[in-house]
Amino acid sequence: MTVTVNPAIDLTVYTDSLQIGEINAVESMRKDSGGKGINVSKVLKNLDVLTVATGFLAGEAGCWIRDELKNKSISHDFLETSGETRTNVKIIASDVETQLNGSGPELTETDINRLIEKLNDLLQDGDGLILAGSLPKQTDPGMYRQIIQSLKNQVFVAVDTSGAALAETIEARPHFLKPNEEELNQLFDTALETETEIIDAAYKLREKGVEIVLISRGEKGSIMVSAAGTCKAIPPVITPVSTIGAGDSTVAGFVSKYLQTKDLIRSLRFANACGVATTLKPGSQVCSRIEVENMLDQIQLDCER
Ligand SMILES: Nc1ncnc2c1ncn2[C@@H]1O[C@H](COP(=O)(O)OP(=O)(O)OP(=O)(O)O)[C@@H](O)[C@H]1O
Ligand SMILES: O=P(O)(O)OC[C@@]1(O)O[C@H](CO)[C@@H](O)[C@@H]1O
Repeated sequence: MTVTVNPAIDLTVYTDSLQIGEINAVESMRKDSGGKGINVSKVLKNLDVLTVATGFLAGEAGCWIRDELKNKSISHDFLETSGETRTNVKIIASDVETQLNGSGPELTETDINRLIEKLNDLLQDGDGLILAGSLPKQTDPGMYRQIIQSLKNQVFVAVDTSGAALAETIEARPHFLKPNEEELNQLFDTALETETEIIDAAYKLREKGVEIVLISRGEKGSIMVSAAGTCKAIPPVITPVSTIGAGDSTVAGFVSKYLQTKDLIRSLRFANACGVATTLKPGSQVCSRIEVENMLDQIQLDCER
């Protein structure tokens, strides 16, 4: 199951150049249902992995997302909440991405309890749960921690979030975390510059009880620290069309492959193939199974125990 507590309509605008304070011509524009968990669900659907997307939707934007998920045949079971689901504007000007992300409608303690009840109704022993994305402003940063600690069944928990929510989540010892470099820097309140510093930080998270730490690093690929030691995945040099959803594709790829095979290194390769394949798609569109399969051989691995 994927959980997106703060989904978004992603409005991606392509322009030749972006001059702040001027009128800029739009080349093309696209509108997608977004939010990290929803993107993960889209990838899982493309990979033929059964999943249900849940979380909260509100207002007209929420209805639009629900319709879009229905049209794309993505199984979903969202809770309705008050306010309006956010719209996030992504501007791609001469290959440089600028994002304007909304904060989303506030969630109350009652909302959190409704979600916990739904998760406990739907999740079975051995299932995977992916909690992905930021929490709306003014929502308890301990929400993911609270959800994980309230799970009744034996579920593999993966989390991709940032800021205070990430810091609090670690206390609940999720099985899998995928911070990017910026999120890791924020978490450790420092600029981790060398690979050694990044790897040391990942080991600190392992010491706190996170089984698998996968740090995504954009064009530099990713580093995984787990029971298999330290493993680097290096992607091919490509020209991305849009990197939106690359991290979500990485999460979807890792969790689906790991739950099928329990093979950490194979899952890392597959995760990176998903991430790279998504960077070659416009807007918030995500990789297809065939695109991922074609990418697998191009991911180099460098592992040491
Ligand atoms: N420019 C790129 N070239 C090659 N591979 C890339 C590039 N950008 C992303 N990737 C692949 O996608 C993975 C995830 O990307 P990234 O680290 O940018 O995730 P993220 O910051 O979580 O993204 P988002 O939040 O937009 O989903 C990388 O580990 C890498 O495998
Ligand atoms: O504010 P968050 O939840 O961190 O990020 C939201 C978001 O940028 O993430 C997805 C790409 O990963 C987009 O679909 C969405 O707009």
